[in-house]
Amino acid sequence: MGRAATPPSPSPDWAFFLDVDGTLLEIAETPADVKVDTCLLDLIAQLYRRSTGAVALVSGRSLTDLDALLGLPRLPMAGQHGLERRDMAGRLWIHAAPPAAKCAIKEALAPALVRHPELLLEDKGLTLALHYRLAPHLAGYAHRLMTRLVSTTGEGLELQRGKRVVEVKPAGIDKGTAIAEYMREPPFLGRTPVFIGDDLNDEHGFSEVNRLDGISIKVGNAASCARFRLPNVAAVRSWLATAMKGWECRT
Ligand SMILES: O=P(O)(O)OC[C@H]1O[C@H](O[C@H]2O[C@H](CO)[C@@H](O)[C@H](O)[C@H]2O)[C@H](O)[C@@H](O)[C@@H]1O
Repeated sequence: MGRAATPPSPSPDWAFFLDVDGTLLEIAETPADVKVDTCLLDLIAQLYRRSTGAVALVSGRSLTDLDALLGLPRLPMAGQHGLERRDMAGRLWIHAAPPAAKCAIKEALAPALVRHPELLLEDKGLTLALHYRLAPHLAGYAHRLMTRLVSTTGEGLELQRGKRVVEVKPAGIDKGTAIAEYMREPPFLGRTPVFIGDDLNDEHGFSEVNRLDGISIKVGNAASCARFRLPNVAAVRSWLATAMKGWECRT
């Protein structure tokens, strides 16, 4: 991998797309263990105000989960890798998916969860995530199991790998499609998109932002098609906060 390029300082006329876990929030042992601090909520609120609303979270979590976690019911957010999306007017857009295959996979997973109680199944509504962070030695097992279930039972579904997680989701919709949808609507329309993410599911978002000649930023040093890098969550927050200080006289 070449030397990581530091992103240019952000501008208030960009469109800000932000991943959540591993980008704005530190990774925790389980999805419910993440800690949301008031500094983060202030940062998002400030960015939203100063960019005149051009901020959206683009996450693998469900919108219900994000709302419970962050308590920002008016903020545009795409959940479940773009399958559900709240726009700037608060309207909800869902990519409908037949529930039968997902239900069949959930049922088929039940014996494995009994045999390995350290595995955690997160049913997000349209997607299913099998977490093995509490049992990393089960990584191979979890991936083989989900691969087999998708190929035998999961018509119209695909696998999405992530940090100590393997998910099944309806095929063809991802964070890239969510960003493309936002970019066709105000207040995002016509702006330079920036997308910051840390995980494999963010690669679709990076590709879309690269296609639009925007700013794609990978958090961490794993392989990525993103054009820029920031080392960690603290660096993401500081990159945004420092830039906003410089915007003070402009807003
Ligand atoms: O797209 P994101 O907002 O980054 O969401 C990706 C997944 O995040 C969550 O799982 C990850 O974070 C957990 C908490 O730090 C961690 O325990 C887990 O190992 C990670 O994979 C969330 O639970 C998933 O639904 C998201 O898809």
